[in-house]
Amino acid sequence: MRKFDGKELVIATHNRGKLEEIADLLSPFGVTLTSNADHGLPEPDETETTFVGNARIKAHAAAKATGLPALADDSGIEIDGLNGAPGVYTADWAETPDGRDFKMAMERAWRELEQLNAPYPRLARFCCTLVLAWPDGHDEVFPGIMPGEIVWPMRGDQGHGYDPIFQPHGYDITFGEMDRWEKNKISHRADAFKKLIAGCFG
Ligand SMILES: O=c1nc[nH]c2c1ncn2[C@H]1C[C@H](O)[C@@H](COP(=O)(O)OP(=O)(O)OP(=O)(O)O)O1
Ligand SMILES: [Mg+2]
Repeated sequence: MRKFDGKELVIATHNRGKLEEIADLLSPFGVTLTSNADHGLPEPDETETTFVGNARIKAHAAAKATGLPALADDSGIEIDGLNGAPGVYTADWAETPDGRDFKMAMERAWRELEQLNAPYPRLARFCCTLVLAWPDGHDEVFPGIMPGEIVWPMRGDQGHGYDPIFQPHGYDITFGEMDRWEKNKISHRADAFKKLIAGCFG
C-alpha cells in the first residue's frame, strides 16, 4: 500500500456536497485540498459500468492533468426492489437539460417501487468507492457502504443528492435530517474514508 506523503491533494469531483464532506473527513490531516474546479479541469465522461471503474477514470484524469495525487469518489444508491438500480447511474437519473434535479430522481425511485409493489422495508444501500491515484499511474482502491431503506415522503433539507429518502439502518431519521457530523460518522463515504486513512494516511 502506497502512503500519501504530499502536501496537496486534488479532490477529483464536481459535486459540492461530496467536496464538503470530504473536506471534513480529511480535516485532521493538515493536507491542502484543491478540486477539479480550482485546476480548471473538465468533468470526464464516466463510461465504466462499475463504481471502481468510474472512480479510476476520474482520479487518473486529475492526477495526470495536475501532476499531483488525486482522490476520486464514485458513489450511488442500490435499491433492492429495483434490482440494484440506479447504482452507477444514480447521478444520471437526476440529469435534465438544465442541470440536476434530485427531486425528480427521488420521485422516479419511489414511483418505480410503487409500480412494482415492492415489499417493505424497501431496502437499499449507499455505496462509495474511493480511488487515490498518483501521476505515475499507481492507485489504491477503498470501498464503503451504508445499508438502509428508502422512505417516502422525502424528509430533511440537509445533505445532498438522495439524502431525503434514505434512512440508514438503525436510525429513524434520514440522511437529509442528519447533521453533517453525524452523517460523516456513519455514511458509505465515512466507511470508505476509514479504510483510506488507515491505508494511506497512517
Ligand atoms: O452521500 C450521498 N448522499 C446523497 N446522494 C449521494 C451521496 N453520495 C452519492 N450520492 C448520489 C448523488 C450523486 O450525484 C451520485 C453519485 O454520482 P457520481 O458520479 O459519483 O458523483 P457526481 O457526478 O455527483 O460528482 P463527481 O462524479 O464529479 O464526483 O450518487
Ligand atoms: Mg459523476
